Amino acid sequence: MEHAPKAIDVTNDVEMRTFNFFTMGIDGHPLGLHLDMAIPTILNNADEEQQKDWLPKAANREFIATYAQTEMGHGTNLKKLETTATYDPKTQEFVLNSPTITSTKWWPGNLGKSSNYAVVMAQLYTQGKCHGAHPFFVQLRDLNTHKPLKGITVGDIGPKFGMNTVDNGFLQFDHVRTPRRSMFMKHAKVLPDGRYVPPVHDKLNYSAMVFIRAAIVSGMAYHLLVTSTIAVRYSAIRRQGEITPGAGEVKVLDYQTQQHRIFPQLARGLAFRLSGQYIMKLYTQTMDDIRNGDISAVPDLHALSCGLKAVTTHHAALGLEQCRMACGGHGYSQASGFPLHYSVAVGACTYEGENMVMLLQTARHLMKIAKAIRAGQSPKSNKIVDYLFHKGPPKCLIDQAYDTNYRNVLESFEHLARRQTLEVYDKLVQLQQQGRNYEQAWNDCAVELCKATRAHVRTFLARTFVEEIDKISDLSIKSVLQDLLQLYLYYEVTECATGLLEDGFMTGQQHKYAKKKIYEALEKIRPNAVSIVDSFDFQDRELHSVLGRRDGNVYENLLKWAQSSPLNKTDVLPFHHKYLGKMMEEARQRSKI
Ligand SMILES: CCCCCCCCCCCC(=O)SCCNC(=O)CCNC(=O)[C@H](O)C(C)(C)COP(=O)(O)OP(=O)(O)OC[C@H]1O[C@@H](n2cnc3c(N)ncnc32)[C@H](O)[C@@H]1OP(=O)(O)O
Ligand SMILES: Cc1cc2nc3c(=O)[nH]c(=O)nc-3n(C[C@H](O)[C@H](O)[C@H](O)COP(=O)(O)OP(=O)(O)OC[C@H]3O[C@@H](n4cnc5c(N)ncnc54)[C@H](O)[C@@H]3O)c2cc1C
Repeated sequence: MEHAPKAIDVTNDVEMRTFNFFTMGIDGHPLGLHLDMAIPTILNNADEEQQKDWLPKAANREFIATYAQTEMGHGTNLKKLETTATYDPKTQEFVLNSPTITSTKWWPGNLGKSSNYAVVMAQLYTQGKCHGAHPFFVQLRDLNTHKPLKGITVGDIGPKFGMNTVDNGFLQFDHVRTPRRSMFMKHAKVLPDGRYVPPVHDKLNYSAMVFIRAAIVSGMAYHLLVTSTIAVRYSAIRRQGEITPGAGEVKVLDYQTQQHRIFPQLARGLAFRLSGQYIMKLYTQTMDDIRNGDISAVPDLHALSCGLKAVTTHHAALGLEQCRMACGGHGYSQASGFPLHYSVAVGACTYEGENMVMLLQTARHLMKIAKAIRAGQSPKSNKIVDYLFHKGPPKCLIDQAYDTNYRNVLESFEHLARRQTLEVYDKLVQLQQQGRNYEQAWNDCAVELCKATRAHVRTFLARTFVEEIDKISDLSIKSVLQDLLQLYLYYEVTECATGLLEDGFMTGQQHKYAKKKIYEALEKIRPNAVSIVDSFDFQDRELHSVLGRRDGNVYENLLKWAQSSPLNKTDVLPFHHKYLGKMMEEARQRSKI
């Protein structure tokens, strides 16, 4: 194994790994939703008395709860969830019911066999009126026998694309009664006589989803850094082919194509890690603000968490696949760990808000800003969006001799986000002026709205990366991270080049310049690549990969891994004589006739 001069303490990500390992493990485990969604829901949606009752038991694992919101018929459109919770003032209870097959709760993690409680999202009816989806804390199974309670049908939904150690389940209620106080009462309330008290913000019930969306950003960083580690280490031991004839086979990591495949994933993993820290801080701060009655940051948090979740999960899915493909045939083996990591990471493109829907949620926020800009309003000193109000340089300057802190590159991203945001806003207005209603106009602009969101999120990720690297004082570490930053920024320039070239902002020459900077960065990163991934200090058991072993003994352990397969317990498998042997014997007999 090659070793560069120094290990690099790239990220102090113990808390991230602990979070991931204990909440998700690699492919999840029975307490995943309990820790990731049920406890955050209790923390943010239960009133004081309920927290006193439920939180210690939840933290102490006296029960296991999941988050049961999605139904067979609806996952995105929460307004149309069909499970009902109807208040009966006579008994001061809610009656939970699944009126249709499509109202069956479907997908909640650990619902099938592990959980005995659930946060259940149901349409709240009281005094004959529906008040929308609200969360209820409902017992599903007997705490001793673990049998489903009366009126409850629950089970596992069967094998999935991945995460098959998680018992995603289904759940039906047949007029199940639950006490009034099983409704989470921090924000909205139903009084004993049935009167409904609305929350200060009607989306505070959605806070558990916001938490996971924020957490997913760091989670995607984790998956990208793990799989880049596997790919870099394997590429540093795998020799295949020659660059200089006769000079002997090279490490495949020396091929520029290999570097161009893997190193941007490493850089993106770092970028996502840094933005993941930011959004989690914003989430925590906003939850504290809400506790103090200030809900002003809720829209910003929602918009940024939706956009970051959609962009980072999509790029992680693409990046994991690149790392797998970079490892050739052994990358296709379960021994590589890629199938496991990929099938977990790619689920995040869907769960916690399907990516297209999330991009469009952020776009709603951007359209409000575009309206304010068009109305000549000034920015509200909000670092995430203020750049949209500013006029940037009329032309791209990325190839200027000196670009302090990548200001010119960031301005290019800002230019694209500003242009796409304002152009799609203008189109929305124009379509409505031509007679379309807002919803139809929105749908007719949806693809461009998603592009504007991606451009805005790219700007945020890039600016955060630049700002965080700038804060590093250790020059030896800083110089290595700046190589990754350079790669990240110019790689992103080439990724959004069509948008930058479309209005003549960037020239073809400047696009060539960006590519040159990418190749330059690849060369600079190559000698440090193994040291960078070693500095993440992932344990072999976390990587789940023979290819990514820290000791680099891939081949011996690949054979050991294969030999340990149950198929190799005996030389001749029982089915052989029964089927193949018999078939060949008959074929030989026939050929003798
Ligand atoms: C690695 C770690 C792994 C961690 C391990 C994780 C394991 C797996 C866990 C998976 C768990 C799940 O999947 S749990 C289930 C996840 N399900 C989802 O995420 C459902 C996605 N759908 C939704 O969130 C909602 O339906 C929306 C946001 C799409 C639409 O909501 P809606 O109620 O219809 O609202 P809508 O009319 O669109 O918008 C009304 C206004 O509300 C605002 N709004 C909407 N939502 C929010 C919100 N959360 N917070 C603030 N504001 C909000 C909008 O900006 C808008 O403002 P304005 O523009 O009007 O001003
Ligand atoms: C691994 C996994 C774990 C999960 N865990 C949980 C859990 O623990 N608890 C829970 O409650 N749920 C869970 N879910 C469910 C998950 O949250 C939903 O699958 C997700 O919200 C998407 O909803 P859906 O499946 O109904 O897809 P749909 O909403 O039907 O979406 C299908 C397609 O239609 C598009 N679409 C839908 N609405 C719109 C729109 N308004 N505009 C544009 N396009 C739209 C979507 O983009 C998508 O392409 C899990 C799902 C998975 C895969």
